[in-house]
This record gives sequence, structure tokens and C-alpha cells, in this order.
Amino acid sequence: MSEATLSLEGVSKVYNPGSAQAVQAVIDLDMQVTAGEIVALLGSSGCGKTSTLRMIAGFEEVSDGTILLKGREIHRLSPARRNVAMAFEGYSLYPPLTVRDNIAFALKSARLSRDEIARRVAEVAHLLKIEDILGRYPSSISGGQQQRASLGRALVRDAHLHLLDEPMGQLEPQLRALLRGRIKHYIKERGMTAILVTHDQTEANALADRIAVMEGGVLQQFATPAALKDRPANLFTGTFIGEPPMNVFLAEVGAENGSLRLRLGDDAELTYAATAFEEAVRSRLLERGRIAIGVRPHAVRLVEQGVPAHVAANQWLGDQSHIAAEFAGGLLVAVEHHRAPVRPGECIGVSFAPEDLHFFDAESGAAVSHGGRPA
Ligand SMILES: Nc1ncnc2c1ncn2[C@@H]1O[C@H](COP(=O)(O)OP(=O)(O)OP(=O)(O)O)[C@@H](O)[C@H]1O
Repeated sequence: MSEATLSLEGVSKVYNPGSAQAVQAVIDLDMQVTAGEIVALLGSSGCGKTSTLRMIAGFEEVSDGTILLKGREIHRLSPARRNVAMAFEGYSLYPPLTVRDNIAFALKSARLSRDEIARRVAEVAHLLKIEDILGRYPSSISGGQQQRASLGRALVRDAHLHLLDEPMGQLEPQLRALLRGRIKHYIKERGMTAILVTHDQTEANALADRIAVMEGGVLQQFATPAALKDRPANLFTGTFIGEPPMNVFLAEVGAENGSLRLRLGDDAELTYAATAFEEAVRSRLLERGRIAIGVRPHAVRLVEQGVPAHVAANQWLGDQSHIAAEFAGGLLVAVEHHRAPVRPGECIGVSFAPEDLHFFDAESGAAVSHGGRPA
């Protein structure tokens, strides 16, 4: 991996420190972003992703920690001196300027030639499908158009780092899907480094090389989309990433005659050949005795000889069936890629292949193993 372009070291943010309204928005965040990478900060509302972005941009003070950009400490510099371009969720376009002049503003300040400015503005306007509103003022265009103008104003700039706060939140799904592809291509072609904030997994998966999952101000995992799905670091990431969410059950672990038994509640038991799990995994499971099992809905198999489950609902979504069934004192969700002929009230058999099982510590939620191998 090449040298980190951006480095966050022990970064924390406390709003209203020392008062009754104190909020710990970001806690001891360590993160390295490599040159040319697109990173998504992903998490639910209030998890601290926007605070993180604003600290990097310089619109929010860092309460503790260090931010380095290309080896230079930037966290005490004014936003203008950081060489960071940001597209704001609230757009913040200059009202007296046309969309064209908004986008060209930073290029004029950087004293680029008139031709170069015109070329770049036209290019980014084409990219974002806003060629027809370049002559209009912010107050006379829609929210979605303002958002694209704000995005254009950031993307057009030369900067060490581009920050995009919910860059497509106002756009309808078709346009969003089109622009995702175009923006990724634009960023990659130019070797730009970008961080985007989103609460939309699809957007993070489509755009980002790596995703930083945050919750309660704490970075839960920072990994590629594939690694987040296949090897979630803890129960939070496991259940947050993936749609429908991962099924989770508590189990008592036992071993006898070369098999591993997982007892789920009073009425369900899973039995596997002990050799399906590496020795290190078996001993970790037996040591704990009680474990949380995670299995993704797409990995649930419906088989006649499976463990019994009672169908509560079966929804056909046009290209897949989502089946919810009462299982081990909870609800199990299974996804079938055909129209599954099962009805509410019916008893079905389910099974899980050992390679599809994720084990988590029942108390801390930390991952123990994935697919039979240690986490
Ligand atoms: N200016 C502020 N003063 C006090 N508390 C704040 C301020 N800005 C954010 N917070 C609080 O800090 C926490 C993190 O907020 P932040 O905006 O960073 O989260 P977020 O994940 O970006 O959420 P959203 O997606 O809703 O924007 C929240 O509890 C929020 O209420």
C-alpha cells in the first residue's frame, strides 16, 4: 500500500465540554486513508460521521488528537489553508452567483486561465447533468440541482482531499445510480482521494474502496465492502451491513463423539462434524460455552431434513422470496432466489452450512470465527 495521504490519530470530538449538554460525538478515532482511495464513512444518524468530516475540513475543532494530510499537521489550520475541497450536505452555494460562477469560483481564485476554467466547468456540468442550469441562480433551482452544483464545485477543484457529505441524498434513485458510476470514474481517473459520508450502504458499496463503519462515535471496522460482509469484526458490523440483516441466535456449545453441537433455545439443535471447524475455533467455542451465531438470510438453506421452523410470512419481491419463520425462540429470515412455495403456518426444515456461520462472543460481540476459521 502506498503512503497514507490522510491520517487521523486519536481524534475525538466533544460538543459543549464540561456542561450538562456535553456530547461525545467522536471517540479516539484512528484511520489512515491512502492516496487515490475512496473511503465511505457509514453509520446511522448521530454516529459521528459528519463531525469527523467537518473536523477534517476544519469547520469543527478537534477536541483531541491529530490530523495529518500528506505528512502536514492540518487540524489547527483554517479551512482555506488545508487544501481540502468539500461538498456540503446543506449545499452552501453563494446566492449572488450563478451555478457556473459557483463552480468556477475556486478555479478563478487559483488564477487558472479562462479557457481552462470553461473546460473544467463544462466537464463537471456534463458529468452531473447540470449543463442546462449553469446560468441560473441557486434560489431558482431545485434542492437536487443545488446539491449537484455543490458537488460540482468541490469535484472541479484541485485539492489533496475531497470530502463529500451525503453527496446524493436529494436525488432520485435512477439519477443517483447513474451519477455514482460517473463520479467514481471521474475520481479514479484523476487519482483523487475522497471521503464521503453516507448512511446508504448501497452508495458506500458502489463508490468506496473501503468503508469505515461508525456507531456511537466509535469506529467499528474499516475494511473493503467484501471484508465487511465476509468477516465482520463484531456483531454490530455483522448486523448493520447486509440486507436483510444477518440472523443472530444465542447457542450453548457442546462436543461429543467427534461432533459439535449448538443448542439454540429449548427446541432447536445444530450438529456438525467437529472437523468442519478449525481446532482453534472449536476450542474458542467450547471455552466460552455460550456463543452468538450469525447467519445471513441468503445463506439459510431450506431442506426437508433440516431443523424445523414455522413460516410466519413469505413475501415475493419480484426477484426473490423473503421468508420469515419462527425458529429457536426468535424469527429467522431466509432469502430464496426463486418463488419459494411455502405458506404461513407451514413447517419447513432449515440448515446452515458450517462455512456460512459467523460466531461472536455472546458478551462483547467481538467476532470469534467466520466460516470455520478464526476471526
Ligand atoms: N453542533 C453540535 N452541538 C452539539 N451536539 C452536536 C453538534 N453537532 C452534532 N452533535 C451531536 O454529535 C453526535 C454526532 O453527530 P454527527 O452529526 O456527527 O452524526 P452523523 O452520523 O453525521 O449524523 P447524521 O447522519 O444525522 O448527520 C450526535 O449526537 C449529534 O447530536
